Amino acid sequence: MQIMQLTYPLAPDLEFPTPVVLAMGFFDGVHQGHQQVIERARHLAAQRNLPLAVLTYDHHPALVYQKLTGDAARYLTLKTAKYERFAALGVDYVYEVNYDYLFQAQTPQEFVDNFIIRMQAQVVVAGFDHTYGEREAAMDNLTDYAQDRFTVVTVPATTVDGKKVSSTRIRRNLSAGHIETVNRLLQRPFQITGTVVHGFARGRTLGYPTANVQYDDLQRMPGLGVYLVKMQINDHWYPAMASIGKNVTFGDQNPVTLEVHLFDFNQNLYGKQVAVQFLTKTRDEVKYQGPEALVAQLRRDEQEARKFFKLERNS
Ligand SMILES: Cc1cc2nc3c(=O)[nH]c(=O)nc-3n(C[C@H](O)[C@H](O)[C@H](O)COP(=O)(O)O)c2cc1C
Ligand SMILES: Nc1ncnc2c1ncn2[C@@H]1O[C@H](COP(=O)(O)OP(=O)(O)O)[C@@H](O)[C@H]1O
Repeated sequence: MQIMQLTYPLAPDLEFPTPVVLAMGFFDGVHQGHQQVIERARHLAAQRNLPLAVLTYDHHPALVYQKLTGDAARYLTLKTAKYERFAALGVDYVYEVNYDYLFQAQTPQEFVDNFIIRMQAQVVVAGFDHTYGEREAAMDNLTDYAQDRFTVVTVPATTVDGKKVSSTRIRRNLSAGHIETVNRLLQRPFQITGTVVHGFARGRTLGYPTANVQYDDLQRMPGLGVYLVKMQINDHWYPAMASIGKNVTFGDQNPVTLEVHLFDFNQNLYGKQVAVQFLTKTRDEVKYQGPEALVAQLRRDEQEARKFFKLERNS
């Protein structure tokens, strides 16, 4: 898969490599609905013997209109993860446009002429609620702007439990710790990546060493609480229990950290690049009277986790 980074206005002599079928969207999360759009585009590309391109943006479009802080600025899938999903769905080209003030100020017709036509799109595929250009034109009008130069295919809403699948719905469920719902809407486990860094070296004294996973500040995370997860180290996935929390038993001012205790495992992980998949939330974070009460709870957490993963106790 080839990635082309583009800024508006495109250089007059910039040439796109080939006619394509073009799927358009921001695709945060690459959820079931997004997958339907890209798969539809892939089938059309195969029928016409054309490569499949995705036109997407380098950051959230809303960033141009307003100050985004906290979770509003964060993503379900960071760029690398998003592009990995695209590649897995058979995308040949990613046309990543820098979404800036001037780009969004184009009229819908200008956007079509400056981008879709320049990209030699033969067919343009997008979800039913996709918009483009400064007047936020709808898919219904795209055929008018196309002026017979390409075909428009609009993919209807994908629904789960009678409700539209959307990035907003997934974000809401993620914050609420409804991981099973998130994973159903994504059609895969919610996953983040990071680096194992040092904490306060307290975990080992409790009998529960925890890998502190430092993740990107722009990564959206599940709400605070205790989770059953799998952690990937060197291509192997290990069952584990994790806490996203402020270690409230040990003070009121701690930052939020992701800490992962792996079962039947004893290796130095500092500096390791890891991935963490979230499977279910088991409880909220609790402030205990002291380390003994926390350890007693961690033992119960471990029992529950071992049952979930069908792991024998080996010590
Ligand atoms: C499964 C799990 C559940 C946890 N639950 C709590 C909790 O309810 N309350 C709390 O204060 N800390 C909780 N912790 C975090 C521990 O306080 C933390 O792992 C310990 O302080 C070690 O910190 P360190 O890695 O900085 O050494 C939990 C950790 C894990 C792995
Ligand atoms: N079963 C395990 N689960 C998680 N980390 C482990 C495990 N066994 C050993 N480790 C190592 O121990 C470290 C965590 O120990 P801990 O005392 O919690 O220190 P820190 O506060 O630096 O995280 C991990 O980063 C990893 O290198």
